[in-house]
Amino acid sequence: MTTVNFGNAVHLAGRPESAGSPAARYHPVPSVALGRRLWPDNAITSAPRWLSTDLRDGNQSLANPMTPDRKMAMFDLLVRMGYREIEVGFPVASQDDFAFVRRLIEGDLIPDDVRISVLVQARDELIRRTVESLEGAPRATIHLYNATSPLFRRVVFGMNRDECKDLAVQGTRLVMKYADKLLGGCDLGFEYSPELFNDTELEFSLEVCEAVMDVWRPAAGREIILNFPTTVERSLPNVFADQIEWLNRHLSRRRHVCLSIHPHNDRGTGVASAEMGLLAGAQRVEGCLFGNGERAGNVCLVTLGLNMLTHGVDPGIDFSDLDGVRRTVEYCNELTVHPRHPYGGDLVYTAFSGSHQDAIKKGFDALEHAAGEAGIPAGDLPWEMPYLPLDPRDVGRTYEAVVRINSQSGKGGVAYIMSAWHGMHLPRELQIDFVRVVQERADAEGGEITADRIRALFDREYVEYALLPIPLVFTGDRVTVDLHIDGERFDVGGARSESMRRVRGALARWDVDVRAVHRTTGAHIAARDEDARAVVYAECRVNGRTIWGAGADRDVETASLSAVRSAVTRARLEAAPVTRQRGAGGASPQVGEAEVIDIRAPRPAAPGDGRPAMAGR
Ligand SMILES: CC(=O)SCCNC(=O)CCNC(=O)[C@H](O)C(C)(C)COP(=O)(O)OP(=O)(O)OC[C@H]1O[C@@H](n2cnc3c(N)ncnc32)[C@H](O)[C@@H]1OP(=O)(O)O
Ligand SMILES: CC(C)C(=O)C(=O)O
Repeated sequence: MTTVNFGNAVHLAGRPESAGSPAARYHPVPSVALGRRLWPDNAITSAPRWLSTDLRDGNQSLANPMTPDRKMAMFDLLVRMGYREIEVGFPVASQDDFAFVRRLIEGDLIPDDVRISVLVQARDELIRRTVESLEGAPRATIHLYNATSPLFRRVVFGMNRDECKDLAVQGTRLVMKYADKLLGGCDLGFEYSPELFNDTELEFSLEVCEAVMDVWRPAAGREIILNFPTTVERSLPNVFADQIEWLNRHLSRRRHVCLSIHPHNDRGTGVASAEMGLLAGAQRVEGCLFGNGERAGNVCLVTLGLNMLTHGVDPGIDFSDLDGVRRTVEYCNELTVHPRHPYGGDLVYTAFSGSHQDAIKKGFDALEHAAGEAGIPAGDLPWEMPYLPLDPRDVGRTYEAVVRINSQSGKGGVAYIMSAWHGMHLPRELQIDFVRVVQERADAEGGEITADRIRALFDREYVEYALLPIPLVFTGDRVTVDLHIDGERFDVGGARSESMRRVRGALARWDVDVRAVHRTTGAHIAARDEDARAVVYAECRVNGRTIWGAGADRDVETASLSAVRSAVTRARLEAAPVTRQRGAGGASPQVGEAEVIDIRAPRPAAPGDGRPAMAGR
């Protein structure tokens, strides 16, 4: 073995120098003399057999073990998701555990393709009672365990190797004896786990398993599950993989053995251990949904399954309503799932930061474009999306939350919100203009700005000017433009269809250049007024500055004129003061009335010029 040494030893403050680092008190798990290891060159190409131990290892680790109702909800969920091997409890642990197994059997609640299993220690009375719990079951597995590691042999059991092996052997005999007596007609499976396998001498684990197999006598149609737990995860995952490959090479009767693994997560590498264990020859994985379980948990079945899915391997488990799964798991365990939990956490499909949002927005645009070109739904195309390893829709999420806005966000994110939530595709220059408004707000307030709030900011900034006293008035299918610019009055009336051209021409005379009119059309536009089918963004050059306005309407012409009107009004308000020339007191015009404004004349500083109050602007 080649060792890697980065030479970064440090002295920890607070410890006497003579004590050195606490690292001196620990030692790594010895590496395995494997020769040429094969697992690094392997790939996972199909799903293993899964066993959920939520109702056993998961349940035994809870402060409040599941009530019968919570157990039932978990069982139903596991069945619905497609788990076919379910460890339903430790029947001798409590009356509740025993009763739950009885309820499943007597209530005929176990689907034909589901096999329940129960765990028991290698103790006579406990085995008898455990077997009793299964009476009447059409099929079931008894799972026997005893600790085999040197520490446990010495400290917990006070046994030598032979005594330890004998415990496993006697336990297996007792399972067979009581099953013969009580479980006639049951298709009985048997599983044995050398607990603390990862800390047990490899050849001793093998010796115990061989002795157990000598008793059970696996053969065609009589499999044995040998399950190898990292009861307390202590090694790097590659060391665990070496251990599994070593066993895979050395176990006898290999065809009749289902080589199973049961990783825990004490080092935070439970998933890596499981995956490398599979590369090394494991055929079955035991774990819990969202990684519940003793201490730092059992390996997370959700992460493992979806890791496979995102490699193009069908896990054989239904994750299509992952939020529903999470809610049930949270209810059953009375524990919340961390918002950063892979695949299932609240925040794992969400980007707050600008460059991530920009890339995601471009990714969605590219996907839509490719779908349009190919003439197929975007959901049928390969998923290639910056920063999102999984299509949120594949686990029942929507695209709405993939971007959320705060002070870390940029134009791409704001544009995404406007398009995904409100169906409005802002032109790039308008994105740049608008993000300043949003950023000012985010800086002023801190925290997140919701999609609705962003829309309100947009309307207030670019659309609501159209509601102010205006220079353009629409009456029926005619338009009237009534502007005073540089003291000259321009008035045009005409057909609506001609209006944009006429307005452009009119405004150009006064150095208002309507440069471009961009539009978003389509039934999906979630404009404020539900009837709106078009949103138009007008880019105008006024007094040497680019000013944007927007308008929404059922009718594109009307929306376009509204957009120009907003832009001109904004220009008036932002760059050049106003001279009101209409009605005493400057009252708002009625529908159909034209207001006369001069976009170049000086604007009085007094409040009440018609601009809506905008806190914080
Ligand atoms: C890694 C795992 O997750 S293993 C599963 C662990 N799960 C549980 O323990 C939950 C259910 N357990 C229980 O409810 C209880 O421990 C019971 C009912 C099984 C036993 O309770 P008690 O009889 O009071 O025993 P308790 O658990 O305190 O003592 C353990 C005894 O069993 C022995 N023991 C522990 N594990 C095993 C085993 N696998 N096989 C045989 N004996 C064992 C211990 O050496 C100890 O023996 P001692 O009393 O001679 O020192
Ligand atoms: C009983 C065994 C499989 C166990 O739960 C463990 O070792 O973690």
